Amino acid sequence: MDAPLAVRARGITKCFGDVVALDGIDLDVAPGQIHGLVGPNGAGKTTLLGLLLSLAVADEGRLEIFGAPVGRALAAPGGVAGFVDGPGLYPALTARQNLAALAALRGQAAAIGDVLEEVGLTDVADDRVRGFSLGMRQRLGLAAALLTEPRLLVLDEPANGLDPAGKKHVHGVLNRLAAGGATVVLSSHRMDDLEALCSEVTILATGRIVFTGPLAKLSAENGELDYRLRTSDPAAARPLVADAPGVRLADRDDDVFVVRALVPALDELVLRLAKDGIAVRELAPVVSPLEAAFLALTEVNR
Ligand SMILES: Nc1ncnc2c1ncn2[C@@H]1O[C@H](COP(=O)(O)OP(=O)(O)OP(=O)(O)O)[C@@H](O)[C@H]1O
Repeated sequence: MDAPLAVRARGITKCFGDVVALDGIDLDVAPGQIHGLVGPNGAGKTTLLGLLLSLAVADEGRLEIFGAPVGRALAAPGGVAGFVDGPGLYPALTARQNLAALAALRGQAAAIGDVLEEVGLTDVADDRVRGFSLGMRQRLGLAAALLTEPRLLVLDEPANGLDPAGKKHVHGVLNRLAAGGATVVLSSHRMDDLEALCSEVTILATGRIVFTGPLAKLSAENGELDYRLRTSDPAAARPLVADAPGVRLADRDDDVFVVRALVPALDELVLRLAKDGIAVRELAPVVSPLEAAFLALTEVNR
């Protein structure tokens, strides 16, 4: 028999008064995936993550984690852990004391030193959390979640407040967890983070899923993109760009063209330019495929 999905949601609806935060969500997340949730403000990301953490209960639908109804797996070793709206921490306690308090609440023996090291907080382990930056709090929240060695880690904007080195560190932690078989579901507004980290993404807009699946599928479905094209001879390149089949000149700024095309048409253009002795010095999407899809898909759902 196949292993159960890490997350299986069918027809999940959640309302707050008149506000429909989630509207019939169907979602599958396979074990060992890092799955990204993205969507405009108010799309329902935090609400969905909160349901996974059993912080709230859906009004309708069925939500299973590793084949069991949500709730059963929470806080058990090897179960579900994470946070939404920032980690809950005791500001008057040190980082180490915070983790010890959590472990005591759960009646667990925990490798506190190990998780502090894993998230890069060993040097400040005995400092009070009151003085921690947002990025340090996020890391401590991650450490608190790691204490239970969860099979499913649920994180709302985990990269919030992290500097580039901190982000790289946290990405490393999440990649190692996933490589070890754990599943991570996280939300982010940073498309570059999601592209660097996630194999699959779900795009939410006003409580509905407008895309879910592998990033590669999103790029393929997205079709034409805008690319910046800089060459060694803009004047000579211009007529070739203008006449290239399947290529539309969307804009031109001094020596940089913005062209809209599918990849095969771009390939043809690059070869044509080279044939005329014109070098391509830059050719890159103006926005990433995920960002382009996000804008296109959420625009029509606003
Ligand atoms: N406890 C609550 N009481 C009332 N309304 C709520 C509550 N929680 C969420 N909502 C509403 O549900 C909708 C979805 O909110 P949610 O926080 O899940 O969105 P989000 O995608 O996480 O947004 P953001 O990117 O701004 O964090 C919003 O309209 C929000 O105002």
